[in-house]
Order: sequence, then C-alpha cells, then structure tokens
Amino acid sequence: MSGNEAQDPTPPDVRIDEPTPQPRLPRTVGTRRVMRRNDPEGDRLKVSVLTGALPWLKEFHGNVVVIKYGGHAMVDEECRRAFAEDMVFLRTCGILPVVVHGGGPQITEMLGRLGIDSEFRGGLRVTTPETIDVVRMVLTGQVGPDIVGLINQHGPMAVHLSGEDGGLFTAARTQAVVDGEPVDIGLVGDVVSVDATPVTALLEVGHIPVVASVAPDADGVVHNVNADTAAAALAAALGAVKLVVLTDVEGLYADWPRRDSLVQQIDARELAEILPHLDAGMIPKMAACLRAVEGGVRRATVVDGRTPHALLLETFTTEGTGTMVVPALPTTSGSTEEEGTAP
Ligand SMILES: Nc1ncnc2c1ncn2[C@@H]1O[C@H](COP(=O)(O)OP(=O)(O)O)[C@@H](O)[C@H]1O
Ligand SMILES: CC(=O)N[C@@H](CCC(=O)OP(=O)(O)O)C(=O)O
Repeated sequence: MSGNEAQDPTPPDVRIDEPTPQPRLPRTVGTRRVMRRNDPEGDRLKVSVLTGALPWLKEFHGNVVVIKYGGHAMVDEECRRAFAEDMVFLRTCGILPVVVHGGGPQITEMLGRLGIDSEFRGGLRVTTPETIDVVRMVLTGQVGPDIVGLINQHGPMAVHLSGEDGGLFTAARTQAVVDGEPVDIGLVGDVVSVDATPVTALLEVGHIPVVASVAPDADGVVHNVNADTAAAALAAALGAVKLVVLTDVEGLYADWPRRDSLVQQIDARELAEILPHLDAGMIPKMAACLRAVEGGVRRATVVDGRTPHALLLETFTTEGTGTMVVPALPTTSGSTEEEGTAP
C-alpha cells in the first residue's frame, strides 16, 4: 500500500463490500417447491411424534408446569443443554414452565472448599448460620444464574429470583424426622406461605421464572429450604397442572435398590403409607410429590434427569417415564381408584 492510499478501516474478514451469503432456498418448478427428501421414514416418524403429542399440548397449553431441577441432574453438559431446550420448547408451545432449582452437590462442594463439613439428617442439610451464607451464595449467585444463562442462549426468557424476592416464600423453622423422632437441624425451613405474584408477573410477560429455595421466616431470618419442598409449595400455590422432579434416579423404587421394583404410578394414599419407610434422600422428594397432589396439582412425577429430554418424554408420551404420583380419587363405592395417565 502506498503512503497516499487511504487505509481501509474494515478488517479483511468483515469487508462490507463482499456479497452477503444467501440462505439456500428450495428449488422451484413453476409455482411448486421441490424439497429434497433424504429420509422419508424419519420424516414420517417426526410427524407421528408431533401428532401423538397433540392431546398433551392441548391439555397443558396456557397452564403452569413446575419443574424441580435437582443438583444431581445438572452435572452432565449434554443434559444441561437438553434441559434448557426443553424449557424453551414448553414455553414456545404456550405452556408456562416455572423452574425451582436445587444445588445440593454444588453447596456441598463449596462448603468443602471452605473447609466446612456437610451433614444431612432425614434427607435435609444441617444448617448453621455459617452454612446458610454459603447455601444462599451458591444457589442465588452460582447455580441459579448458570441455569438462566443456559436457557437464555435461546433468547432472553429466563429470570432468576429466590424465595426472598417480592415476598415469594415465607418459611418457618422445621425439624428433620430421624427414626420417627424430630431432630433440630438449625436454619432449615418449610414454606408456610406463598405470594406467587412475583412469579405470575414474570409469566404474564413471557418469562421463564427460575426460583432458588431460600426463604425468610416471619422475622426476616433466611432459612435453607429443600428444593423439592419449595417446588411443591409453589406448584400448589400457582395451581400448576403438573410438577416434574428431575433427579439422578429413574424414579421411586418400592424396594430400593432393587432395580426391578421401579414404581410407575402410585396414588396419594399409597404414597402416604410408604413414606415413613423410605430412605432419607427420597423422603423430602416423595413428601413433596404428595404435598403437591394433595394441594391440587393433578400429577407429580419423578424423572431421571440424567437422560437428555426426559422431561419431554414424560410430558408428551402416553408411556411417560419415571414415577407418577396421582391423587387418590373417591369412587362411587367409597374406595379409591387411580387416575389414568392419558389426558
Ligand atoms: N426408594 C428409593 N427410590 C429411588 N431412589 C432412592 C430411594 N431411596 C433412596 N434413594 C436415593 O435418593 C437419591 C435421590 O435423592 P437426592 O440425592 O436428594 O436427589 P436430588 O439431588 O435430585 O434432590 C437417589 O439417587 C437414590 O440414591
Ligand atoms: C434443607 C436442605 O437440605 N436444603 C438443600 C437445598 C438445595 C437442594 O434441595 O438441592 P437438591 O435438590 O439438589 O438436593 C441443601 O442444602 O442441599
């Protein structure tokens, strides 16, 4: 380049005078579009999957579905991306997903890094004033924003809030039950009231609320709330049609850990009977499903979050997946019967 030539400020790879690449359009013959069909069998399958989903799309359209996203279901990158796609899929279909997230393993990891031991009693974390600071920091400063970021790769849909925001949850200190006995576990709360306004306001303007399970008590003291419990309370308060709990196991095993004892469907009465006999990890989860259906949610399902798109499989197929908890319905004879799985 001579010294007199004006220097082109545009770097060569983004020169504006180069032709803009055009999207490939289908070839046309007269007025008919000619599409290349490489896989007619695959195309037929796609159509049959879409039409098969129609009854559920109709049932859930315009309704709230609460998804509890457990910390153990968040570890695999492919599953995390699939989870975000599923949320966007539901929202795009006119269903109103609300995410309540956990982060137990992530909290345990951070506590470990800080040299603080983790202890669980009856499936709940023993929470000291020092622990609650870490719980709050990890859920609202790390896990929640990570989920929002994943969803928002598809567009600015997700907004994070915690049970502290806008008066969403009020907690009351609770105890764990160990061998039938109540045990004090510190700053652990149950949700005693829900003001769902902050969540409904976000839904009304097209957002996907993503909620962390920390909540103040009536005096403003922040408590650690199990995320299954928080999800159930929110699902009932929102009048959700469904609660889906994503975890790291295929569902509820009647005889844990015998793999042939997976329960496909159980009604609220049967679940209440077996609940006191379950292992610690499963107690808050199944208690939450029971609370949801007793609170008016039509179905609560525990699904394996390690399977990509397990949520869509559960929501839009007749066979479903995981364990479904349904209300115990009175029959004309006065006994109870289970609700069917199809809408
Ligand atoms: N009866 C049971 N059926 C299924 N899982 C059980 C059962 N009893 C105990 N578990 C354990 O509970 C775990 C799920 O609880 P948890 O680890 O608290 O999940 P999350 O982090 O998703 O909330 C399973 O990975 C399994 O090891
Ligand atoms: C009281 C209590 O146990 N709180 C939980 C809150 C997070 C949670 O529930 O996370 P998961 O859903 O991933 O288990 C905890 O501190 O681990």
